[in-house]
Amino acid sequence: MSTLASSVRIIDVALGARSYPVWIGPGLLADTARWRAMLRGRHALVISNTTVAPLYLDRVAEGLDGLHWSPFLIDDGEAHKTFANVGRALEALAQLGATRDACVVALGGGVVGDLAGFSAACWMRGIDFIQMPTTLLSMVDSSVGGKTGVNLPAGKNLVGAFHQPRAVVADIDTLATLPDREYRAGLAEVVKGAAIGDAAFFAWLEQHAEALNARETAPLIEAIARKVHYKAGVVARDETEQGERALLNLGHTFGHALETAGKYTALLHGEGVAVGMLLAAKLSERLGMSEVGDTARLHRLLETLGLPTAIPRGMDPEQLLALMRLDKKNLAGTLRLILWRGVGSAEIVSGVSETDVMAVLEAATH
Ligand SMILES: NC(=O)c1ccc[n+]([C@@H]2O[C@H](COP(=O)([O-])OP(=O)(O)OC[C@H]3O[C@@H](n4cnc5c(N)ncnc54)[C@H](O)[C@@H]3O)[C@@H](O)[C@H]2O)c1
Ligand SMILES: O=C(O)C(=O)C[C@@H](O)[C@H](O)[C@H](O)COP(=O)(O)O
Ligand SMILES: [Zn+2]
Repeated sequence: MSTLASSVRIIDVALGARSYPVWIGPGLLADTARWRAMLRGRHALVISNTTVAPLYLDRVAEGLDGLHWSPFLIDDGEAHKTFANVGRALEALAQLGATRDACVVALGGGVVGDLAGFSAACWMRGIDFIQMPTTLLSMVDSSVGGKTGVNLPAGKNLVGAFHQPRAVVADIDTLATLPDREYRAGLAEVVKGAAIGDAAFFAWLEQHAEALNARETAPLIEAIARKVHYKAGVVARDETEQGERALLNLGHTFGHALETAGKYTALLHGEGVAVGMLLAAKLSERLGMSEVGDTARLHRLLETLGLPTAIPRGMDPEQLLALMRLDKKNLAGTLRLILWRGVGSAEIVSGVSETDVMAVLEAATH
């Protein structure tokens, strides 16, 4: 599934006629011949934000030379992953005169990628898009698998569509400008993949944590490629989350509630996932599904990687539980959570008791 072509790792997301490559390596944005071949028509809308565009839009612009294209920039931050901005992106496509063979290019982190992908899914009922992730989190997670969408004030990702990209261009050179906190948030989604389904990878992360903290290139590429390879396999087996794919949500029912309660500013998505995974581990332990030792290993790894492990001060457990009731995995009005069987194994559990969830939230709140 993964090959080495010069210094670029290529992982295929195997979805039949809609299969696509994830290219991971240095210099990929400037390697315009590679990704330009994925554009079918004459129109392109590059969706980015006010932080990323000044850094990297030039490199993309070179590859679009001769096409009819324009940039569309949103303000920076999770609070801007909104319906209103999708509406504006669709207006920009209209202004461009984009036909059905147009392509949306998502240049940025997961916020840009989710919003751009959803805009592409909506325009004329679905046009091509290419992911150009520029954060670690978007390279290892959000650019792969075709989950697109936006937030509502009521909760995270409540509106969206499955819409796969044509290609993912993960240029690791862009990580040079990524702030430390954002980099660490990306590592949380790497840990998640290992915690759910790859015990050997989890042990590898424990051994290479300091190298990853130092952003050493070879271990970093290895970590990105292993996580993408794992996720690509899950997506190929269960594209629209009928079963196994829900495991990728470990820590997210708690995490999304924490993000929303913090008004999308207290915690980054990856930070919410880090705290959420630990809460899920504690709940699993309480339900007799996992061992104290596994929770301790997870806690230690997250701490070593500089990630938060506690609920931010002042959050209300009742409010968090109310937000968890709106999670998309829930069925028939009962909580359906991803719980942990220990390092390398997770399970979807229906009908989780709110009393147990509340006990874990209260124990972790101060
Ligand atoms: N679709 C999925 O499967 C999926 C998976 C995981 C997360 N998500 C979503 O992704 C979002 C989080 O993504 P994220 O962590 O990338 O956050 P983000 O998109 O907000 O980017 C993080 C910050 O880094 C900045 N930035 C991006 N690239 C940069 C660079 N190269 N140099 C300097 N600054 C840069 C951004 O402007 C932003 O301030 C959330 O909305 C989450 O729900 C989606
Ligand atoms: O790709 C998936 O499937 C995931 O669940 C990946 C998650 O890391 C990601 O945060 C995703 O956006 C969550 O999706 P949601 O369905 O819980 O909104
Ligand atoms: Zn996530």
